[in-house]
Amino acid sequence: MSDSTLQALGGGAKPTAQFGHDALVACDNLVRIFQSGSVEVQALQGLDLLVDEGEMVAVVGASGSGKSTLLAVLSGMDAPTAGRVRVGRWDLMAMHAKERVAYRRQMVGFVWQQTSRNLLPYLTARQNVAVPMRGPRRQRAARADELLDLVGVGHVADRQPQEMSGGEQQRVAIATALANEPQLLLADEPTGELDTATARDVFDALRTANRESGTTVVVVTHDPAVSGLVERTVAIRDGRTSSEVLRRDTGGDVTHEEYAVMDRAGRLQVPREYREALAMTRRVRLALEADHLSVWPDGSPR
Ligand SMILES: Nc1ncnc2c1ncn2[C@@H]1O[C@H](COP(=O)(O)OP(=O)(O)OP(=O)(O)O)[C@@H](O)[C@H]1O
Repeated sequence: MSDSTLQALGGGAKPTAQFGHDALVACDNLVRIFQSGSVEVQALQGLDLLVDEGEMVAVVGASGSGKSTLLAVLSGMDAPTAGRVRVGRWDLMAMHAKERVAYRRQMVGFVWQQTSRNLLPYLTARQNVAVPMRGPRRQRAARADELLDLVGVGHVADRQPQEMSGGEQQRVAIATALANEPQLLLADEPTGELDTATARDVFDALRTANRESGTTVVVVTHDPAVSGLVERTVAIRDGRTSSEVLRRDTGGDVTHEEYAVMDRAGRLQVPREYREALAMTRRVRLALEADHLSVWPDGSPR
């Protein structure tokens, strides 16, 4: 009986800390509506997402699900229509133009899908990486070389982008994005234009950036194999986070577990195949057990 279980569990409302107060990235009920002509498109429809400092998270989802919109918001390039979004000490809803520039210079680094968009074509890799840095030229060049080595492309330091492969360009782009020591590195389909083997090198470079420099990484991808490469994969469906896959490595034994995501109002999306298998439609019966909830289709015997 649920009520007695609730009492046994010491139920009732307990005070909760502010949503995501200890996370580096906290998106709370984010809404982004685009108006094109007379048509309204809801790209984000109440999206919740928390990312802890030092995490590497992959964001996957079908085309049009809202991934790029989320990244544009996190990068400070776009402002949401409603909701709350905080990255570190920055409240992205309340930022003015000047703060937005400071946020983008100090807090985030960005890698785009189009290799040509990430690097200046007339500069060498070393010069590209040094552009966002401050300090004496020689010091900047030395630091640029360190970053190029970190992501495994020290050998292209003196080459211009057109003299590098697509994968090398993307790894130089990662080094460039790390140049101002951002706390958060955002990458939007960084492997979209690459073949599988080269894509793996670029992912490895992102992982190295995450592990070696402690940079928090959020990477958007279409690649379904990605959940095997990162600890947490968040799936977005229709502008909301719908499920998460956690990868756990226990002494060489790797497991993947899929979780449904519950929003702050307690709503959770039951996968369509589960609903169809049990003919669950509009109404379900819930019961609280000592360590889980049970959900039955309407009309099933108690
Ligand atoms: N500037 C805009 N004006 C109007 N609609 C937009 C705009 N930007 C995005 N949208 C719409 O918002 C929805 C989400 O787009 P978004 O680019 O975030 O999806 P996505 O998951 O990144 O897709 P893809 O994987 O194809 O890049 C789509 O329906 C898209 O058409």
